[in-house]
Amino acid sequence: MEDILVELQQVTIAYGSKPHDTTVVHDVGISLRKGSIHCLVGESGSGKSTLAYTTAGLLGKHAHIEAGQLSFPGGRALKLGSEAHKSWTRTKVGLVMQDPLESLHPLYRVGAQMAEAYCLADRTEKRASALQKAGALLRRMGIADSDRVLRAYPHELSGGLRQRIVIAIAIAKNPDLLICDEPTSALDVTVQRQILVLLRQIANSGKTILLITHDMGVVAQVGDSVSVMKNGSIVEEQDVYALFRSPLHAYTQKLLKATPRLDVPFWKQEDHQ
Ligand SMILES: Nc1ncnc2c1ncn2[C@@H]1O[C@H](COP(=O)(O)OP(=O)(O)OP(=O)(O)O)[C@@H](O)[C@H]1O
Repeated sequence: MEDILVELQQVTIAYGSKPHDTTVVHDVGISLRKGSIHCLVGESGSGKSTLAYTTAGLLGKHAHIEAGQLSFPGGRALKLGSEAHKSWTRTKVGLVMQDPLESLHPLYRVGAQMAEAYCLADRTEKRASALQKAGALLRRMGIADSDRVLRAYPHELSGGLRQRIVIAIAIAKNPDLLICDEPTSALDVTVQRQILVLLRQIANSGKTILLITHDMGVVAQVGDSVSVMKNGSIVEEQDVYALFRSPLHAYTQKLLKATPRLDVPFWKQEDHQ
């Protein structure tokens, strides 16, 4: 229990209003370990984003939380959707979405947006020192020409660099939990790898990552543990190695069958699994 950051328990979420509402997340529980990457996989519409955004304290206005709590080691628990939960997310949770252009303001330089993140996290922070911290963070992330990047507008940067900036902004407030919703789906394969390496470094530095993806290849590359979601329920939760070695649920087996392999020609892959 000591290495658990937080547990999501009995989460049930619906869209619409009663009696015509539709439950899209049913009694879901997930344990998130400190310093690890927990992947949430499943087909489109299975409820991954709804669960992730609820955890991040951002729920669409047509959604309502029917039940659920966040439980911390030592017995503290926060009811999902409560003010205490929202206040926890403001300081302890960072969010990275699929399209970095949606997260970045097009009219402000990267430096200003990063500095703002530091100043929001610490109201006593001065802008000049926030900018210095932003530059130092970019260099730690392997971005050597940090001065140029800080002066740039988002549209002047590549997609991969923009996503790294979004991740930098998310971790500027030093959150315990980073929730990443398909952070590599909009990027080409070589850039995807850079982002996954960065996420691994962030987890190794002690942060917990909840990574939403529909790509079992991403799970294999960076995941430590994984929950498989289908029709709003978790059908299987395992360590990544165990899941790939012996998937228990028929749906997980199907997901793995759909993952391309290099050792078998694709037209024969069904026969070889
Ligand atoms: N604002 C909304 N109003 C009504 N239903 C919604 C709304 N947003 C999502 N849904 C429904 O909730 C279900 C879960 O959607 P959600 O986006 O959480 O799934 P997902 O697994 O993240 O899918 P994807 O991978 O395509 O993003 C789907 O049936 C979807 O149609």
